[in-house]
Amino acid sequence: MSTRSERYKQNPQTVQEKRAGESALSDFADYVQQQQALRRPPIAGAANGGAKHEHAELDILDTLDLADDKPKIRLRDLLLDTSDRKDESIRQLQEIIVGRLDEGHGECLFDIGLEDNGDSQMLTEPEWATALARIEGILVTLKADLRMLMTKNVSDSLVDVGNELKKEKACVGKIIIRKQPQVVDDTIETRIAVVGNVDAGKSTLLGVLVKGGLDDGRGKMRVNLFRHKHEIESGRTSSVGMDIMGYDSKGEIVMSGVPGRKLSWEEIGKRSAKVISFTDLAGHERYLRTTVFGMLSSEPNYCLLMVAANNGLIGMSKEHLGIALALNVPVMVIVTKIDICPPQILQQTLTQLTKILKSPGARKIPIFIKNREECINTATQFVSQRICPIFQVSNVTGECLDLVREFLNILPHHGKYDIDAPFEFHINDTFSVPFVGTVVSGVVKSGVVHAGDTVLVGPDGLGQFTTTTIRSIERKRIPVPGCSAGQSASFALRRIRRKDVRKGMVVLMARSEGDKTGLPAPPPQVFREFVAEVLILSHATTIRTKYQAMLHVGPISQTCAIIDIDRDYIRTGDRATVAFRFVQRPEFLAVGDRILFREGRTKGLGIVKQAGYDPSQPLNPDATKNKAKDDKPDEEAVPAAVTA
Ligand SMILES: Nc1nc2c(ncn2[C@@H]2O[C@H](COP(=O)(O)OP(=O)(O)OP(=O)(O)O)[C@@H](O)[C@H]2O)c(=O)[nH]1
Repeated sequence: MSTRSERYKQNPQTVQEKRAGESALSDFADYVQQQQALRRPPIAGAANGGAKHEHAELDILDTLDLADDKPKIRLRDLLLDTSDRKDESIRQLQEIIVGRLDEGHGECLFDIGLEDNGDSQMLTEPEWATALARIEGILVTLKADLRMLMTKNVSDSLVDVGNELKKEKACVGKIIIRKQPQVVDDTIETRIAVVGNVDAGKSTLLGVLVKGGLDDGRGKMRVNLFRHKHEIESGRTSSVGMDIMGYDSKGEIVMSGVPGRKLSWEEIGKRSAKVISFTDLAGHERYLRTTVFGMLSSEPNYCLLMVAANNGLIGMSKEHLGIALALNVPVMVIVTKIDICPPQILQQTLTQLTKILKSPGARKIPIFIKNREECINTATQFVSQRICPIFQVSNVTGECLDLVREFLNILPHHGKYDIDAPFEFHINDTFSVPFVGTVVSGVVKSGVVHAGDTVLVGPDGLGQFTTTTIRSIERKRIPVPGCSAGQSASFALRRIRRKDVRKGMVVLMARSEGDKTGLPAPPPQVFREFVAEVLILSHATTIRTKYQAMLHVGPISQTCAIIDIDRDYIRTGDRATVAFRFVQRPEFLAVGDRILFREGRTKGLGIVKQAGYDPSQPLNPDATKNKAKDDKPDEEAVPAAVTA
């Protein structure tokens, strides 16, 4: 369809990890330790564990492709060539930039003055100017722009970061190149889930980022994100709030609070080449289910954990961090309220954060970002999930907020989506819009869809799908002709009532592409039962069959009962194969989906291994012998009520 989809097709890195779930399960082994570490107060003696991590930075090197044996082209030659082969050099340079832009989904970083292997090009100032002018010329042809992020030894530059590291006087600079979006579909979309304990300053920071301006310390900026009257009155988020900000192709911020007037989402989307959409989640324990739903259903590319400097990592923030780690989403931390926090308390908070992040469970490399150079270097390396950047900001004085803004600008697009797979869209919210009808919003998991396509929506209570047509599609409130994997969108559906759609349903293509038979396609398969490999993170006693818990799979939240386990019972830290049954209705799920289940303090996570379950092949054949005994009600295993 669009150039963006073609780019996705060209880029082998965007091909979705096979949903077999094998690789994802590899994190499980660490998970118990991680959860235990999160629950434990930091121990002074943990320094031994830290020794292992002193060399953790080296692991990043593993991700570099050092075995590339192609003949190396020297970038310096391409940048400065004035011989009669000049045109060929420019063409080669253009090819390199196009390749990088495709890889980066429309944006890329480029070092002027450094070869790909990090060797200095020893550019003098006139050579630097020639190289920069050559790149600018190429960008005009490519309809792209650049933003100078930092320079060293360039005398007329405003972004010079000094020459502490390099002793020689060579000119060096880092630029970010971004394509000008030709159609809205070209906009880069990065979704960030914002979590943290109650009063950590989540809504306030988002208000400050998307509106501009500063907070007064008494809740001035947070009201923008609130959806309900009771939230404004209590100052407490209880729902899943959304807001967006953008960056244009030159890296300038596009936010709603421009002086004089307010930009709508539509205007932000149209003016931006990259849009960051934030999901503001509730910090209070009472709304944990909504927060878990928000984290799973919004398919975040990154998770932003907010910590109030004066409180540290308390309460729900550890739960949130644990879920982000379980979902394998890269985490960044923002410590707020540094204006009102005494230095020794701030230090305690930072020490606690470092210990928890470095603990064997989380296995992160915390990087404190204090200046522009650290900010740019960390943002460029953030493709490695091991890195965890930490900012210390004040929403009242505005300290370090410019670093957060620059970081978000450079943040690489993260996520693997397959646009060649069959179309699959997960509904995470439903609306009834006057004069439009039923609208569903969510994220395209795979494939491509266009307005006018005939689709199936379901499953309903009986596992049936309804055939309907997509009347129109909007992305960030901008009408678009179609959308593809990885993008969030909303569809107006024909001939369907709002009460017939719900969160957790899927939208699928009614007929597979290229099907010319004209015969109705077989209905999509839904499952009431499934088998998953699970890890119990915490449970007071033992879990046996008939145990019930709230189960989350993407936007699906439904009570599930355990109907079979590969052993008699499971306890905290156990890894087991378990068969589940949805209590209310069958759901659409696939092998490889990540599940999370909770009931009171019990938590477990897992990966779907098999859709459907065959009772004639029990997971634990020995258990049938003890069936009579198991059939007796077990108070320990069956909770009185499943907490929602
Ligand atoms: N002094 C100071 N106050 C802040 C800062 N950030 C937020 N606040 C204040 O902290 C209070 C709580 O902020 P919120 O943004 O509502 O916190 P939250 O994390 O969104 O809380 P929930 O929505 O209930 O989860 C408000 O009164 C803010 O004005 C800061 O950097 N400095």
